[in-house]
Amino acid sequence: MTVLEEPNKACVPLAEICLISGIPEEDSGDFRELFQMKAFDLEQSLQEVTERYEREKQKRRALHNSLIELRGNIRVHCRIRPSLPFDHAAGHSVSQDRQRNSLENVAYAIDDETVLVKCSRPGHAPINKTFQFERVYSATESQDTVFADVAPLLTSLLDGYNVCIMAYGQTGSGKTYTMLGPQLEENFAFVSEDESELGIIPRATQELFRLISEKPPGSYWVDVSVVEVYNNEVFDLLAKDSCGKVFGIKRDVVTTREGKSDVPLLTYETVANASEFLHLVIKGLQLRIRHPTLVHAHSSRSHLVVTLTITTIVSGDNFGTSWEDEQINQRLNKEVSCTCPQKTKESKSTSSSRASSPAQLEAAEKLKQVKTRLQLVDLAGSMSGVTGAALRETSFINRSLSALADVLGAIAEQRSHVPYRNSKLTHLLQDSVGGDAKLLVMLCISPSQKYLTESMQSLGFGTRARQVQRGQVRKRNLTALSKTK
Ligand SMILES: Nc1ncnc2c1ncn2[C@@H]1O[C@H](COP(=O)(O)OP(=O)(O)OP(=O)(O)O)[C@@H](O)[C@H]1O
Repeated sequence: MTVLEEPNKACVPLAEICLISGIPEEDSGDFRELFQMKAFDLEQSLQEVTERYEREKQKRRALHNSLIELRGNIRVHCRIRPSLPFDHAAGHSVSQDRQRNSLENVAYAIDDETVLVKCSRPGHAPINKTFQFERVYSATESQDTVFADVAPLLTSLLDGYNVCIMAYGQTGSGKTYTMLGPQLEENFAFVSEDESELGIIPRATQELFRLISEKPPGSYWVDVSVVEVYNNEVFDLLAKDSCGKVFGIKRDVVTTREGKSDVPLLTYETVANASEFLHLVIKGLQLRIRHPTLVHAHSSRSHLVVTLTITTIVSGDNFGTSWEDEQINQRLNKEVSCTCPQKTKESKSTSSSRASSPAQLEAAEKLKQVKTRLQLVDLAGSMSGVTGAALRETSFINRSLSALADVLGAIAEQRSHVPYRNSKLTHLLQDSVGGDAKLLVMLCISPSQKYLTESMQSLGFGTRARQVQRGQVRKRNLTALSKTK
């Protein structure tokens, strides 16, 4: 249907156009036909241009992604959450006028790559600032849409890349919602009835196990660890007491001889499917520190790091031809025996019991294990204006977040020393942030004027993160398995 045919459109009636243009009434039928044809042509060419634009945009995105991979850039997506009832809660000593202003929305997604922020200060002319990211989500965009952009990273994981997805933003900006889903009151169950509300962590695990189910059986297994960093201490949220009850045990972060970060004695649990994983994570999350803040009632006051380690069995024939690959193999095999002794023992005994002939024995010896890692991080929210008991907690959070910014700054400037060890958070995430992982930062932003300073800080962090070039992201060699797909 063309614009002219639409009955309720507020447009100038055709009779009036004829009158204005001096077209005799008897010719108005021809004129209508001509006009409709023209409108139809215009609509068609508009559609063609739109389609061409979309195709070009896809191409540009694909090229941009390749460039990101070549330069080892950090991908940054930005999500602006909707206004929520707690945004309207009265501030302490704020006047009604200021309160009304503070509720105004000032952060918008003007397209799917640009955030516009209206900055206004009393006595100053308002300024509009724009920020570009790989992807920008408006307040109406769903968990489905957010995950659709993240899903390709999971394919990369099984192709041999390490992947890290990290939510960054001020308190109450939607990090936990984006990573886990809406928090239900009791027991920190985030699995709501409505699956469409699930966040990146449960979805990523479902997708990972779906991808694994398409591979040859027994060629992959998944181990999980859940860690929180609270007041600059690392706690193992899957550690169990002698009765098998989980409780957070303090752990250390160390640097291995190969220069990687490691958490000795960290608990790893092997999971066979997404529901086993969720069960474990929910148990661990019940221990996570949450307190009410000035912004909302269920604020996470610790950084959460959920790690899925995917071990792949690869035939040695086609694996690791270079010296570097060989070093990685040796290290990975050593790591597997440290972190998953049970599984390693199992796989060794199975292969030796099956390998009854020299040929079989040789084949079994050629099997190697390659590990890739998916790290899912829900950072604690930065905050200002805190006093009293929460001050210590908040200053630890703020310090660890500035340590993260310092690390990115040092990598960006290619300084010889990167201060990973200035905070447990950066030490723990060293291999994902500075190493060879595909890293996606999900910036979370509150839309209202009330949080303008914090939103600008987060947007600034995201902008700096995008500029970091870490060198080409390295892939573990999984040639043999890819061939058997
Ligand atoms: N996109 C969204 N749509 C609907 N509700 C949302 C959205 N983002 C956040 N919320 C809601 O806003 C509240 C605060 O969100 P959330 O707990 O995710 O914030 P946070 O950034 O993790 O905060 P903190 O750092 O304090 O833990 C929650 O009730 C959450 O359900």
